[in-house]
Amino acid sequence: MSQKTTLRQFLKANEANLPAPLSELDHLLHSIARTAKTVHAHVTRAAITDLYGTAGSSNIQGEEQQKLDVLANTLFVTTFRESNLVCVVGSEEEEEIILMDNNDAEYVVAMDPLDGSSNIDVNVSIGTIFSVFKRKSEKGTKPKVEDVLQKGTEQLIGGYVLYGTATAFVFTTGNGVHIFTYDPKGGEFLLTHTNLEIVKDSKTYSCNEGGFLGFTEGVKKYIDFCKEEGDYKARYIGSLVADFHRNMLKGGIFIYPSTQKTPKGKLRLLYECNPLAFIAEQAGGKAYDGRVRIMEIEPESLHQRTTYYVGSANMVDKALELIETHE
Ligand SMILES: O=P(O)(O)OC[C@H]1O[C@](O)(COP(=O)(O)O)[C@@H](O)[C@@H]1O
Ligand SMILES: [Mg+2]
Ligand SMILES: [Mg+2]
Repeated sequence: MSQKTTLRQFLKANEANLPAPLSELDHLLHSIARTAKTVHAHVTRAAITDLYGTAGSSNIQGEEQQKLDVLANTLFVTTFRESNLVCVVGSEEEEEIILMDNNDAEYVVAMDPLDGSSNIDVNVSIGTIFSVFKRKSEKGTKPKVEDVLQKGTEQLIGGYVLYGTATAFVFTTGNGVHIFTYDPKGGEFLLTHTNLEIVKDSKTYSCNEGGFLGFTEGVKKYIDFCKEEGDYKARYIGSLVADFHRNMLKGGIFIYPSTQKTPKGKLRLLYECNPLAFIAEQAGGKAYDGRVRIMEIEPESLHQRTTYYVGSANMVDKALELIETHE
């Protein structure tokens, strides 16, 4: 077995391409990787340690928080606070921005601490999704919500962790997409895929068709198109990070459109759609809200939702074409 590259070695070797000082990004990414190992440990033992089930509280989205939602949120917030690099965090699990008590810090994080919450108790892949920005407000002053409300094009890092059959740490700093797989034996994340490219075309579509009757005309046409082609496969895990990861590796399109229940879409722009859009684009894919490039959307609120069409470029183009024609 060839010697695999560690995260530290990879960052050092790519120092020239990093959007910020190596020492800072190395520290930040290792802090996220270390916390991902802790979440991995909790996830794999959750049935044993009574970490399945609800926490008895709801988040701003009105969703019942799972125990692991709350635990992952606490672990990552603590990590960012202790990193002394992050001044403010926006989290799915907290209504307001979370100040890190370090106004001299320069980085901003938006995160979905635990993605795929409905799959926690049934042992199906779940994840963590995050974006890293540079603050907009002046160093030394109290950060503001505007520091988190930044367009996807402003991201320094877009990343996720997938807690699946293996635990994978996937990110881009604007210089390709790279996957580090966790080796429980050595305790390290090791480079297993570099400069990932998503195929332009594929035959896999991923969408919760349970809401089909409430879909708009163009979306219905695209789903029908996939079915009429005859050899397309429908794949839907119900964890965004897992559906996205599969499509990144095998090609495909993930769609979360407007539905009667979620007229503006369900997924959150800042800490679900933007980080994955950055990764998709860096791998040669596309990410739109049905009309506008996701990373061009000007955020207005911390938990704003958007419709989402992401994945293989030609498949996203086809969906956009049918939406434009029929809506
Ligand atoms: O159950 P639905 O409506 O298909 O929604 C599933 C989607 O909701 C999510 O679970 C929302 O994310 P959270 O679990 O972080 O709230 C996505 O992971 C997934 O793609
Ligand atoms: Mg989520
Ligand atoms: Mg979540």
